[in-house]
Amino acid sequence: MIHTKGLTRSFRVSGTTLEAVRGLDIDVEPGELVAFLGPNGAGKSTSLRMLTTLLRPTSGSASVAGCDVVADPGGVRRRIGYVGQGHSAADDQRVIDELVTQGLCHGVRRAQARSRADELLERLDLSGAAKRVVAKLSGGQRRRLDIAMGLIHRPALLFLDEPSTGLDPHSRANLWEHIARLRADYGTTVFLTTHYLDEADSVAERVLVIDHGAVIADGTSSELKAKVSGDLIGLVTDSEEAARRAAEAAEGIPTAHDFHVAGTAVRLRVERGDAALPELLRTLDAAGVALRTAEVTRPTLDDVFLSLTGRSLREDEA
Ligand SMILES: Nc1ncnc2c1ncn2[C@@H]1O[C@H](COP(=O)(O)OP(=O)(O)OP(=O)(O)O)[C@@H](O)[C@H]1O
Repeated sequence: MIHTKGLTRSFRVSGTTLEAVRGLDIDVEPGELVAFLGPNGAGKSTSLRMLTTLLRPTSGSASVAGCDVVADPGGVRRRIGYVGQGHSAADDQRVIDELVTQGLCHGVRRAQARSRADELLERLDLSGAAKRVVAKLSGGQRRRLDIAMGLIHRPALLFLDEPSTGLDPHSRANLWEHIARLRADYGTTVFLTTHYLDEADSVAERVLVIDHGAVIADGTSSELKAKVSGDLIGLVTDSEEAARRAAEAAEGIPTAHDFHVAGTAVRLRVERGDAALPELLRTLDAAGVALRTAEVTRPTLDDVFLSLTGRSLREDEA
């Protein structure tokens, strides 16, 4: 559905060349839900704008929904839906009119545009808002209307650029439920960008991590997390002396590594936290080290990003 080879885009900024996207090689198969995850400025929007024919690549090639983005941009546009970061509906128009007009712009006949609009409004829980003026919708309703506008011509592939940014947690969860239902109903391939770690983790079947214009990891969330070297065990003791002794004693645990002592706390990594913790507790007990708390944490996508780049994605999270 999406195949790129060496896709690159540079910009001239104050006399120098900025490589916003550097040699992107990606393959997305029909029906996949793929999240493009990366910090601000990583190159997500620039990539999306090339894939949706809004921006011409500097070099490389991209085939989207079977059409080349440079040789046949019209073909790409007919086959995809694109929901950008801004809103697509005009404030002073009625919801149903905006949807039907969008359908007409895509060459859908009026009667069909009307029936598809009714169906999408129902699927997106907007039927009650059909005759309301767009400006009167809530943030979540407005975002769902954007998605309806992106689907009115029944594209095989839907691009969503930061679809949930600016929504409260309840509206975000609700939006994802709707997107999941639309996929189940229409089999649409979805390619989205996000910088919300939890969202990429829970929603996407596959995550492409992008940094400085290049994909640095590609896989399911579990696959990516499995590459981080193990679970984190955090111990809190009564004193700095006890923390040092705890770290020394823990060195005897097979697979334990990356020891870090800070004040009364100790952190270490092990291959499997659930298996190592009982043995660690017995070892510390035998060494006479009293613990206040012990906690096992599974790796997160942020740990994945941290292990790949040495930086935390959370620093950039909105
Ligand atoms: N039209 C442009 N002219 C000059 N530089 C640009 C232009 N568009 C993007 N850039 C630069 O290219 C880099 C990548 O930007 P891009 O918007 O693709 O990142 P992003 O990952 O989508 O970030 P965000 O999450 O903030 O939207 C940034 O350094 C940005 O400043």
